[in-house]
Amino acid sequence: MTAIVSVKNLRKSYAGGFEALKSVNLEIAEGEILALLGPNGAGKTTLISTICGITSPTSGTVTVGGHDTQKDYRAARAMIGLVPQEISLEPFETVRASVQFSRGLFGKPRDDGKVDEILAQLSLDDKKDRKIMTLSGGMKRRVLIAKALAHEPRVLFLDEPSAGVDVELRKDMWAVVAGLKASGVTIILTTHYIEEAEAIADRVGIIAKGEILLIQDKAELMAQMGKKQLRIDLAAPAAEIPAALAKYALHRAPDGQSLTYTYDTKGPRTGITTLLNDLQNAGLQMKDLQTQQSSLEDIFVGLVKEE
Ligand SMILES: Nc1ncnc2c1ncn2[C@@H]1O[C@H](COP(=O)(O)OP(=O)(O)OP(=O)(O)O)[C@@H](O)[C@H]1O
Repeated sequence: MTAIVSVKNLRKSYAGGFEALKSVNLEIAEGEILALLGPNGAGKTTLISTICGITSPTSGTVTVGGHDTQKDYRAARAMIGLVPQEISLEPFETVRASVQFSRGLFGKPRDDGKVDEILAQLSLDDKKDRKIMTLSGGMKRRVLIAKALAHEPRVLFLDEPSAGVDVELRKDMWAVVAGLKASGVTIILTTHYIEEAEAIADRVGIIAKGEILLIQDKAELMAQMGKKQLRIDLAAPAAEIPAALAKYALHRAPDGQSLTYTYDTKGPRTGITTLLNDLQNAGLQMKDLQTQQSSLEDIFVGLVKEE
């Protein structure tokens, strides 16, 4: 993997001592869409602002395109586009002037053709002469993205791109993100919508209390979602799992009242029939059976609760 962003042992303690990031390590591959999923206060915004060099880390390093964000801030920052969570736009400005202004902030020469290209990419071509105050919420979000792309960054950070927007607008945003990826931009987005991560990410990272608990290919996570669990309630508690059942890798509830078997729904056979036979042969009596499907949501909730 060629990493365009590399985060090493990143820690951030705020004044007062609160540890918002606890030794985060992260490599982001060029061209991927990484979704950082986490509950409120997990540290997502802190992580993004620290990677972008807006918040200084307590320790650790971040490089973007090989440039250290502390030692070589300008070069690193020039490679980054940041779309903030809050909409902050100049209401009386036209869309085009606003995007041109953002480009100028990075010392890029004026290039009307380039700005028009960016506006077209975000389907804002017919709005470029409109004053920002006349735009809908969805269009304003597109302007924010256009401004973040104005200096042609290679990495785009989107902080909660669809917080508080309706389902339709959210889907619209997903299409925009897919289009940006197709144009070669690496995208890191934070979200607390699991469905958003499912819909657009190549990789999913789960963050809670300042730590990355899991970071995995979405397809692999989906494969895990193909697993189901069979819970077997026993007539009498089992003190231990009989040796004859070891091959099923059962999970025994702490009170011994139930055993859980995890199986792959996509596999050629589930193994349930032989398990139930072996269970009987081992002298365990069943009282009830239940199955449940694990989802990304279960994985997420389970991990975050464990924390
Ligand atoms: N400037 C600050 N000073 C002190 N504590 C802060 C500061 N900024 C954030 N925090 C704390 O750090 C923790 C992480 O905040 P952060 O905004 O990074 O979380 P988040 O995952 O982005 O949450 P949300 O989804 O609500 O935006 C929170 O507990 C927050 O209260």
